[in-house]
Amino acid sequence: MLLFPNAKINIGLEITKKRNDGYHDIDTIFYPVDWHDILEIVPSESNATKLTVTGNRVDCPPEKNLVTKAWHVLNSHVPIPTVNIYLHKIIPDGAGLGGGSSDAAFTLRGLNEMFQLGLDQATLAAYAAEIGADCPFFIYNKPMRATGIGNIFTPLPITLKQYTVLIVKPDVSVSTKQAYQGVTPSAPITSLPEAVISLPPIQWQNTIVNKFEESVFPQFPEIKKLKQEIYNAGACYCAMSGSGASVYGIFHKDNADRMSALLTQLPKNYISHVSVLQW
Ligand SMILES: C[C@@](CO)(OP(=O)(O)O)[C@H](O)COP(=O)(O)OP(=O)(O)OC[C@H]1O[C@@H](n2ccc(N)nc2=O)[C@H](O)[C@@H]1O
Ligand SMILES: Nc1ncnc2c1ncn2[C@@H]1O[C@H](COP(=O)(O)OP(=O)(O)O)[C@@H](O)[C@H]1O
Repeated sequence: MLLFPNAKINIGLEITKKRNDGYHDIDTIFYPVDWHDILEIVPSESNATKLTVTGNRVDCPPEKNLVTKAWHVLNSHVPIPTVNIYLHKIIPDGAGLGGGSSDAAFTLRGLNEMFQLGLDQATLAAYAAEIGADCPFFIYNKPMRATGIGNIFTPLPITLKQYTVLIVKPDVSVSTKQAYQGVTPSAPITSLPEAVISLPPIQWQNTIVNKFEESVFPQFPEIKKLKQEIYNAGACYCAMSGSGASVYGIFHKDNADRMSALLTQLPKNYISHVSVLQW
């Protein structure tokens, strides 16, 4: 079985409260984008599940990979046969794009289908929550407002199909845990879903904020500079995704030439992707 786990971007990210369990309550909009890893799951004759990773380097061994964790989490609820899994990493990690979480969620989805377990989305999302806060989103994988620790969802009727979204990952990685530690939670100034639904992206700049930028930009000035460069190239709206380090720009399609010019000027060790959106 071949699967293509996709990345997400966060449109706005408020951090409203530090909880007693060490996690934070957030308010954000998850938006799926078409930057994909490649995941293959095949039946195994062996008595152990094995993961082989190729492509971009992942800074943890296969047994700690979230894909392996997904197999174990599912197997702890519903015993399943062992499998061989091949993961080709394309989505950069430490990027705020949720690549690892998506790989894990697609593993749950793939195993559910492969072994005809008949688990519904709510059950898969509950298992995904045992893997990581971002993980349940990728079970649903459509534009959603997320609250709680990022696991309480309301579908959002928005589309960016008429725009082009550029995502750039500079040559730095941000630890999600450390990024949360650097933030002082505060009440949101505006209602995020209302603003996103009622205003066009050109009017989001001073209204829809990613709270992590406050703490991450002073530590990584190159991310702040990149955001300014994307605005200078004509983006309607630009922000860091999640806890960083990637930055995305939403461009009118008629500004595609300026966006392409920016791509040729970026440092060679920056990774970029131009998305064709499904939503
Ligand atoms: C910041 C966000 C925004 O979408 O995404 P990324 O930038 O990582 O993609 C998410 O909240 C990241 O979710 P995820 O990366 O799955 O987090 P986890 O692995 O569960 O947690 C990593 C660490 O982040 C902190 N954490 C995570 C989520 C949350 N709501 N509050 C937290 O304080 C905790 O310290 C935790 O130990
Ligand atoms: N399949 C995977 N892909 C990427 N990273 C993984 C994976 N499994 C475990 N990880 C670990 O999770 C960390 C965060 O990965 P990821 O979710 O892709 O980034 P982010 O939290 O920035 O969205 C990585 O630094 C890596 O150590």
